[in-house]
Amino acid sequence: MTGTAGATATRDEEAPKRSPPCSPSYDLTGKVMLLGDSGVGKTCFLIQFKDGAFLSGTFIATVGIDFRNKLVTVDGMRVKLQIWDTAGQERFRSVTHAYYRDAQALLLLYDITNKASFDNIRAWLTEIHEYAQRDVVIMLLGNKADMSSERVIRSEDGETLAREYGVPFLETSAKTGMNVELAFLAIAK
Ligand SMILES: Nc1nc2c(ncn2[C@@H]2O[C@H](COP(=O)(O)OP(=O)(O)OP(=O)(O)O)[C@@H](O)[C@H]2O)c(=O)[nH]1
Repeated sequence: MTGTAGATATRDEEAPKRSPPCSPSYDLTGKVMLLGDSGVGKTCFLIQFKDGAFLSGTFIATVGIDFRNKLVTVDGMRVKLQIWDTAGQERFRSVTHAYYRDAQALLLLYDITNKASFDNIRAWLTEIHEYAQRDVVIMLLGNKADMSSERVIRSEDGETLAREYGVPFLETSAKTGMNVELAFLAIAK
């Protein structure tokens, strides 16, 4: 787990009048959760956003839940995003359910090369409606868009499903970084 310092302290005796003793380095905070089947690329998506890097090679499934912070600027406001990376595997579901209600935004991922991950989106949305806040912001993401030769889910299919549930949709790539920042900034708004 990593964290971004939330506040910078000023020593009172040195500058009592010039600045407050504790001035936060951000204006707002927001909790975002990454959801979707195991292997769709949630951890890579988060690492790409946080560090601008892609972890290729061995796939290490997330155990339970993990989080990272990142500061972003939206409409001139500094927003500290606390991003929760959940395990997609069924056996961790009861652990992750407990965190849904604290999330203000959810990024729901499927893998454009994996039909089952797309078919399961409806089940994910049912879980979200059961456990998350009613006004949670949801965005559907078709990840691994760089793997065009292995694509089995057309962009139009993602768009149609998103429209049916009234949520925004983007295709992304945690490998190339395509639309990764855009997705986080869109939900941070
Ligand atoms: N080509 C390509 N591969 C990706 C992309 N995103 C993830 N991968 C690969 O897909 C595999 C799974 O990625 P993870 O990020 O670990 O998947 P996850 O959704 O976090 O999986 P769980 O932790 O089990 O829920 C890894 O081998 C990644 O290298 C992408 O956008 N493009």
